[in-house]
Amino acid sequence: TPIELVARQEVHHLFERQDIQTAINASLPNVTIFATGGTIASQGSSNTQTVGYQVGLGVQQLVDAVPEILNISNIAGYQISNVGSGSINETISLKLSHMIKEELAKEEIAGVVITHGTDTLEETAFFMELSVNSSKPVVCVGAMRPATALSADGPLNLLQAVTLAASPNAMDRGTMITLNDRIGSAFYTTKNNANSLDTFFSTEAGQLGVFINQIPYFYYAPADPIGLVHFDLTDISDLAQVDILYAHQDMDPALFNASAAAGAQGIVFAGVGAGGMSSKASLAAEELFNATGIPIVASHRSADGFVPADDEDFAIVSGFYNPQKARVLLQMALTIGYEYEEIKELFAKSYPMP
Ligand SMILES: NC(=O)C[C@H](N)C(=O)O
Repeated sequence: TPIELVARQEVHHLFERQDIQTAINASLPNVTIFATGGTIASQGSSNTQTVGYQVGLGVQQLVDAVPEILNISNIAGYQISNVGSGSINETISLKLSHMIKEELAKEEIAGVVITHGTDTLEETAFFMELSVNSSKPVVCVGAMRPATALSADGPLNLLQAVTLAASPNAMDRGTMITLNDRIGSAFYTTKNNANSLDTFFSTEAGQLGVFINQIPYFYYAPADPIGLVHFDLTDISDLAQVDILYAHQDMDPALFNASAAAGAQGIVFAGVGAGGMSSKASLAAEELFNATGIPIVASHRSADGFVPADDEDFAIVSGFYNPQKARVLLQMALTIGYEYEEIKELFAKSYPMP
């Protein structure tokens, strides 16, 4: 699938490295920004417009809005796409993962920042968490107000993201999400509110630290989340198709077969409560699993929670993974060739039995 670009795309250097400033300061660390679009790169027609704005600012303009960034780090940028994050697809995620791996392998690079729409930022962040595997920081950042708005949050968020990516304290913490002064682990952070500035929410385990006066303070020494695995996607150019089905009262059981018929190799359902469905939908899912072996993962539609193991059930339980993160994990596992039992173990790793 070709990468979708919006009409107002102004950057012609897609995948081409751009030096953002002319003078390089040898005493500063080097950070590379991978810009993908989102509200942080958007403009409205007035300074009070905070819905219905257009994506279009390039990576150079994002940095130009916060020249203070250049006191912290030398910056280079890649314009990977310039889209709302609902349009981020596997071509973009894979390209990002490959390019970030290459970038972090360079000795002179301290860390990288991904600017991204907040709607699906957690999916890209989790994708990087599973596939980059570097001790250097990968920091995902977005904004809830467009660049043209009064009190736009993008510039300070970007300054903090670059600060974090350049910070030695941020080493060995995997991929992080920073927004509105908070630093969260990509493993645990999720978008919590469609509109509010303070939208990123981490479970108790996932809040890593906070910015005070633009300095990142961490609560813990670096540690891997339980269940974290890494996939080597170096030679991968396509990912397995995994669909998410949303459970609700009177859920149509035909959705499971329809999904499989449309090519899904795995299905995650955002279950009611802790991974539930109506009995008719559950029966359809089980019949599909028995007929095809397509792994079906039970997650939850509530913003947070845990789906506990049930050995009697055909469905693989998601444990702490929300549906969108369970989907990324299942996509990678299927792409690498994991079988049903291995997939089950993979999900179970995140909730080791006491
Ligand atoms: N706040 C945002 O970035 C939302 C935007 N619709 C996006 O690209 O995800």
